[in-house]
Amino acid sequence: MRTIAEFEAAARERLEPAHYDFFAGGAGDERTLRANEAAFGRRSLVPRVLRGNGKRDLAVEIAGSPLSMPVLVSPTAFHRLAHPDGERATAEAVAAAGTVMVVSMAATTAIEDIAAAARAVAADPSLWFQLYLQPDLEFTGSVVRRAERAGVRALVVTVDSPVFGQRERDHRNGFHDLPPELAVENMRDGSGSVRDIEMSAELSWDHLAWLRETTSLPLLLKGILHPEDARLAVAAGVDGLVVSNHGGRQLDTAVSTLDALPELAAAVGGVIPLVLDGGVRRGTDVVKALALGANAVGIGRPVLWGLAAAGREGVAEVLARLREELDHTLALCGAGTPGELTADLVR
Ligand SMILES: Cc1cc2nc3c(=O)[nH]c(=O)nc-3n(C[C@H](O)[C@H](O)[C@H](O)COP(=O)(O)O)c2cc1C
Ligand SMILES: O=C(O)C(=O)c1ccccc1
Repeated sequence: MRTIAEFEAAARERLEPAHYDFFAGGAGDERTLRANEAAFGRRSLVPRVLRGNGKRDLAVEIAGSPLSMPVLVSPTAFHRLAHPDGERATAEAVAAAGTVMVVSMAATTAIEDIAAAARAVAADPSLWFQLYLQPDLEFTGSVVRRAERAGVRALVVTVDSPVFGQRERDHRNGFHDLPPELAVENMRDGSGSVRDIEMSAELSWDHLAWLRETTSLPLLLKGILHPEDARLAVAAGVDGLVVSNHGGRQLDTAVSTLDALPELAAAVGGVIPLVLDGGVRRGTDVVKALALGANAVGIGRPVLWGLAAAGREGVAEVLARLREELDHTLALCGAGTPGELTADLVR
């Protein structure tokens, strides 16, 4: 299997249909889900020639973490629904590839076990932890302490989910919860019982100020689409943004991330890094996002397809193919590093 589309087809054959739909689906009419990929399709590259870039270097640094390429793994829930090895397999593949895995708060493996798996394959792996701020701030604080102790390098606070998106495939399939043998292991409280992840529309910048006080880890906000929110995030002392519409799973008809990107890049003016996710499936997509102002991209579903199709090896293969495609695209565009990609290369 070479392309992400081929991995998706293989995953679809292996997965329970309701689980495939949970991974693949989006909110409402899935307009935003489609718009993310379509936005890359609407843009063309205008390559430069004779630039003398024989050796390319894909490495970047984001919020203090080194990445071997400007592609990280966005947080996705329930990896053990995709493959019995779950998040451990993902962590091994991502650590071996030298990039960042953002562990979902809804992971089906404890953060300590994910960290141990990553450390078994790389000396100094970078794991970030994604957080839904819980209305019970004391409990939120205990989850943050636990992630810190496990050695995570940054926190990614998802802010696009004041309520859970309406995913009609899940309603139709009656898929609402994990099977009883799986649990969201990072939501265990002191007594060992597992709490539900609560979405809260009460959250405000005050809660973020509380979090900023309670941890010295770099903080990124995930789910920013409005340039004014990007400015407020900078003012709040945030260390990076993930330009995201949650892969089209929250607000349907929300703007595609690539369309939102140029205004966000202008709003932050390079003061903090931008990671874009949503619809990245090819090396050419990565190049377009970087040229239009992202410092890196995130991939969500492609990792789940690799995992479901072939476990750790499948995730490794998805990352290797994207790396190869990205390197090849840089060469064809006349660029030697991600930093050389500028907006004039995109129409
Ligand atoms: C099955 C699935 C589960 C997800 N779970 C989470 C999550 O737990 N936390 C979160 O912040 N985002 C979650 N996301 C959103 C991803 O982090 C990311 O924004 C999105 O998948 C990117 O789009 P892509 O799948 O087109 O690459 C999830 C996405 C999918 C597809
Ligand atoms: O499915 C999702 O997109 C997601 O973010 C999530 C969050 C909590 C539990 C399960 C899924």
